Amino acid sequence: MAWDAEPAAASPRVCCQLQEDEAAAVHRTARLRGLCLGQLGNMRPIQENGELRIESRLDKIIEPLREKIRDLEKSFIQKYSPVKFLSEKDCKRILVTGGMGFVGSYLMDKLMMDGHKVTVVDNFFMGRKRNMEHWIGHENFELINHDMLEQLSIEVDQIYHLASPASPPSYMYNPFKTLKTNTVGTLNMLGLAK
Ligand SMILES: O=c1ccn([C@@H]2O[C@H](COP(=O)(O)OP(=O)(O)O[C@H]3OC[C@@H](O)[C@H](O)[C@H]3O)[C@@H](O)[C@H]2O)c(=O)[nH]1
Repeated sequence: MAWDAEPAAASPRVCCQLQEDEAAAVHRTARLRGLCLGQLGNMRPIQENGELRIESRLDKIIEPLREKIRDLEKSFIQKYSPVKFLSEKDCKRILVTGGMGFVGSYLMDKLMMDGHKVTVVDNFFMGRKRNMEHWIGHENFELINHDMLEQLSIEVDQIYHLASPASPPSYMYNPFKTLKTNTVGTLNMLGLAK
């Protein structure tokens, strides 16, 4: 047959065969559907019971966890010491270097409770996390891990420069670094204060 020849009309025998095949397919599909529906019908009560049992068991496990999360959220909200509200004019942005240390952490607490916005800069050399962790997440508080020997670019109204390895063991740990922190670090802070 030429490639562009019209397809021959289907003979009555072929048509009949096609109709039989179609009828058989429809019948098979209907049987399958019936079977599936029947099985689903049989399974539903078992499945529903199963789901109910699982759900009630999950609830028993999840409920205490939900309770714990609620408690944690409450303690998280309540954990800050009360801070004064200051008007925009009175509220200062204050930088405390070495604010994780002994002196700096007391100063930071006072400034925070007075209602100022406090940025602590510390290289975590000697400072203790527990000195400031009670302010983490507070909207007026910011902690920056920074070495005083590097330039710092920040806009503040006041600076308290307390970053220095002050206690004798840390002072002597690396004397050159100590000298540089006390000189170059202080110069950097003076540059920021200009
Ligand atoms: O280069 C540095 C060196 C130090 N620091 C930080 O500066 C802070 C210094 O705090 P320290 O507690 O060591 O020193 P402080 O001056 O606050 O208190 C110190 O002097 C008074 C004594 O009574 C205290 O016992 C002693 O710790 C630390 O948080 C340290 O990590 C820097 O950020 N950069």
